[in-house]
Amino acid sequence: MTKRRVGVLVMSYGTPESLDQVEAYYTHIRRGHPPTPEQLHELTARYEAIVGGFFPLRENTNKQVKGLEDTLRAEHPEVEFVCYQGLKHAQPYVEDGVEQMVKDGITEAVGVVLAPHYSTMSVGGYVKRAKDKAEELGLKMSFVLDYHLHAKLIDALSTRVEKALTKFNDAERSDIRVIFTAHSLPEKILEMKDPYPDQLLATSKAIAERVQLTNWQFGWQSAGQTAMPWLGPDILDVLKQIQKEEGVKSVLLCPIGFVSDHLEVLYDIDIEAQALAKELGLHLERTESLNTDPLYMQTLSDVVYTKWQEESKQS
Ligand SMILES: CC1=C(CCC(=O)O)c2cc3nc(cc4[nH]c(cc5[nH]c(cc1n2)c(C)c5CCC(=O)O)c(CCC(=O)O)c4C)C(CCC(=O)O)=C3C
Ligand SMILES: [Fe+2]
Repeated sequence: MTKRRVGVLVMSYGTPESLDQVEAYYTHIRRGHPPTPEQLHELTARYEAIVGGFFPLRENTNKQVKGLEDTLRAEHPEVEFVCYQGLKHAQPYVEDGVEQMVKDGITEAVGVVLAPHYSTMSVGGYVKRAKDKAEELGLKMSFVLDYHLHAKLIDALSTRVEKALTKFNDAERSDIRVIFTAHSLPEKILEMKDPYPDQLLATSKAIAERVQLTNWQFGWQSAGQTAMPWLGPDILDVLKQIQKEEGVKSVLLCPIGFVSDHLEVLYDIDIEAQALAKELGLHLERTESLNTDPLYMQTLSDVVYTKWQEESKQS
């Protein structure tokens, strides 16, 4: 008997593959409007600061996709899962991934995003683009929308928090403020009753319960520089406020909205927030990114397989 072949479209925001691709990438993010020279310089400088000419970011995503395919095949040898990438702002685009599946003769597929929390502006956008292309090409496709409370995800994140807490010395350990963070979004998502903020709080609470944290809060990071208001408080303001008004001296940042070492982690936290912490005399640490943690790979494998089974039963 031949194995059933199932396509898996693994979607993510996308990151340039080299410094000379930053302009095209930024232009795509800005819906075809090229950035001003200042904006381009600013973004390029952030990438330069973390990579120093070598670009590991796309490799992180490639490894996650390979890790998911290996995990799916190991856990479900009766099915031949084949993973494809679909990126929001870089090649291969979401539509390219769908097209490649169809070219390869795939007739059923599941889509999943490398971001655990659903927002109409992030995951919703990826899913819409994939759905439109799949419908156009007649590919049967279903989608995982979120997995922010999956037991293995909480397990992986809690372990990281526990590990990072050991970086503080005994005197500090009695009073460490843990701040869970995620990418800010324009405030207008609140009017749309977007589940993003609640899902992020739910993940934070689940980890806090597991690790028995009492001293924690949530903060937004990496907000865009636009005229419209973005969700706050921003973690940079939080750091200033808790140092000045609450006398906090030790902080652990846990970026639950990012599943691998992205610009927002390696620059916005490790360089920008770290510089501010130094200025404020704070001891700041952050949790390690999930990257290819087997527990994260199993989380993705689980949600993809479950979605595929649900879909198979209905038809
Ligand atoms: C919710 C959310 C996530 C998390 C969920 C998810 O992962 O989807 C996320 C992830 C990411 N965002 C990334 C990069 C960027 N995002 C930008 C701009 C924007 N992000 C937005 C939202 C999000 N972004 C929004 C509403 C904008 C405004 C323009 C727009 O509507 O799109 C800009 C422009 C300059 C700037 O504003 O800094 C850059 C360079 C990278 C890759 C970095 C790397 O290379 O490692 C990753 C993983
Ligand atoms: Fe972004």
